[in-house]
Amino acid sequence: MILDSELILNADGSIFHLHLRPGQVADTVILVGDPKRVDVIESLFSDIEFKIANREYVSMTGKFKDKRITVVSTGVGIGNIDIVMNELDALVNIDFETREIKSKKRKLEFIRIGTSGSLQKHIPVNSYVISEKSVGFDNLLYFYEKGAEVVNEEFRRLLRILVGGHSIFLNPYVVDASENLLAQLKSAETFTGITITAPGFYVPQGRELRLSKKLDGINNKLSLFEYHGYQITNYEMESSALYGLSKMLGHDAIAICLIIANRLNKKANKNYRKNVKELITYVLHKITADES
Ligand SMILES: O=P(O)(O)O[C@H]1O[C@H](CO)[C@@H](O)[C@H]1O
Ligand SMILES: O=c1cc[nH]c(=O)[nH]1
Repeated sequence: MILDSELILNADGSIFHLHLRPGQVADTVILVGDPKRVDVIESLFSDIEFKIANREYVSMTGKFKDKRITVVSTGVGIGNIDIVMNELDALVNIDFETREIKSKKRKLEFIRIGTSGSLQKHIPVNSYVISEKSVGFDNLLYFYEKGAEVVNEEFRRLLRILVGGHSIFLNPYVVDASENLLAQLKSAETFTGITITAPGFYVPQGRELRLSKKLDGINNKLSLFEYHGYQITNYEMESSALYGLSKMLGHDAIAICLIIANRLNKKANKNYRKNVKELITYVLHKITADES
């Protein structure tokens, strides 16, 4: 039995941060960073069942074509992904009455729609990039007993050599996207590659305002790295944790991002909201291609 202090439920029976109750989560879950992106998706949905907001977490379930989909905003960073993934999994795989783990598990599909910075000159601003693999420059996965089991060990060792010797990069981890979701989203309109999930937006991604980075030329080094034909394509701040937690919990996950800055060409799109809506529409059509 999972105690009150570990699985905290609110007075109305909803889970601590998300304020959702069992039964409200669809098999397909879209995760977005910006809570306002939930409103954009709402405008494209029919049959909205509910919309609930607490802190940066805005959640909604509705339908696109005939497919029931839940949307949750995660805010920024891997700490939020740890909360959102554990709570969404608990909502479907723990009995809130008995506080026992269910014997029959539900498998969810997670699709993150985000924004990102490109690390390749040939991937310009406004491109769509799917993270075929995601590299965590945070340490989250190593807190979990099963963390090492879902990491691509050969790739991890190579990356450690690339960034190694620098205590700030403790131990990068590498996790693959769901092959099934990759096949659904990939097209001539998308790039695929390796995404670096950074534990910050500024110096951890090589951006210097008043504080300088410890490592010179890290972005160039990353952009030149290759592993079995894969290149490091982009930076964002959530996908490694999403992939790692999904694998450990038995769910499928993928991240697709709009490039809003090219770090090598020094270009940025500040008015990217229209392009994010187009990416959302792209994803919704791809994941409902079989629906009537
Ligand atoms: O557009 P979202 O989904 O928030 O994603 C990216 O944008 C935020 C930083 O501006 C980080 O969360 C990063 O991962
Ligand atoms: O450069 C960027 C752009 C969006 N999000 C990031 O994390 N980095």
